[in-house]
Amino acid sequence: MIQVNNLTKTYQDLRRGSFTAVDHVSFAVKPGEIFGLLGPNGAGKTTVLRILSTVLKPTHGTAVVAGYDVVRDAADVRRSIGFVSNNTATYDRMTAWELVRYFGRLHGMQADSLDQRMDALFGKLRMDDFRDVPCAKLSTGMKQKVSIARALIHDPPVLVFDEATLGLDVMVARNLLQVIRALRDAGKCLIFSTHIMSEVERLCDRIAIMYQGQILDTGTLDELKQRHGHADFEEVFFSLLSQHEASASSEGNPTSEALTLEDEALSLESLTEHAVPAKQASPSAQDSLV
Ligand SMILES: Nc1ncnc2c1ncn2[C@@H]1O[C@H](COP(=O)(O)OP(=O)(O)OP(=O)(O)O)[C@@H](O)[C@H]1O
Repeated sequence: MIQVNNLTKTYQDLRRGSFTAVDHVSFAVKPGEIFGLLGPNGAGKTTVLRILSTVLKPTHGTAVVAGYDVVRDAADVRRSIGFVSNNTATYDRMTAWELVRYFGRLHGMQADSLDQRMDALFGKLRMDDFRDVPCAKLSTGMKQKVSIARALIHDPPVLVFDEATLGLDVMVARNLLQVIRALRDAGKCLIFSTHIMSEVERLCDRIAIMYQGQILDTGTLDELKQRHGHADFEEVFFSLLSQHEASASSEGNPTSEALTLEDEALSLESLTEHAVPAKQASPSAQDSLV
């Protein structure tokens, strides 16, 4: 459903000159799978996801989403994908209902089937209490639900969640993770990008650890722990990053921004913060959203 091969993105930056934010990244995601992209700030996760959603063009490599090439068939890719981030804009003067309906119409949905789908979606996401409230008056969690409904309205087979729990309280973040599990169980293909280790541990079927533009390893939680000889996922993560730094410096090739693990300690600390509650999906969340 998603096939990424040797994806590379180089930015031209005034400060850094030519800067490779994504460096020969390859992975595949199947329907009915949650694929986690885990990495600290600046690892290149958002850049990969922006290429997948056709907002950015790759410098090299290819990405195919639901059978469509992100460069050649960009309009088809956009029809096949829903994107949720922590900063998807809502329009203050539109109500939750109006905004989601507006995006349904933009996707070319007919009024009657659109209204039926919206009724079902607002029910599943428990949005009925605020459906007629202007977005300006919604809480962060309510706005996030509007963003999710907006991403789901056209029933895309592929969904991308980019740091989607950032800024959400524990209850709302937990609810979002339940929604994501329900989507997986409905056969959707999902990418979940985060810098929070506990989220990928609890949610993702397979995990790619990304650092300084590269995927350092990919596997299930158990495969990664076994391969790297640690029972603790945090140890797996930090040992991979240390190995990467050691091999970069032994090749006389300082890591791309000349930052070391120590320099990045602050941002890495956040990887173990913001723990989300233990794995638990309510029966209603496990209902299909489609
Ligand atoms: N438009 C741009 N021009 C130049 N550099 C950029 C641009 N966008 C991103 N970058 C750089 O690319 C690198 C990867 O950024 P990206 O946002 O993809 O990482 P990320 O893993 O999503 O991090 P975060 O969690 O902080 O969003 C960073 O060093 C960032 O500064």
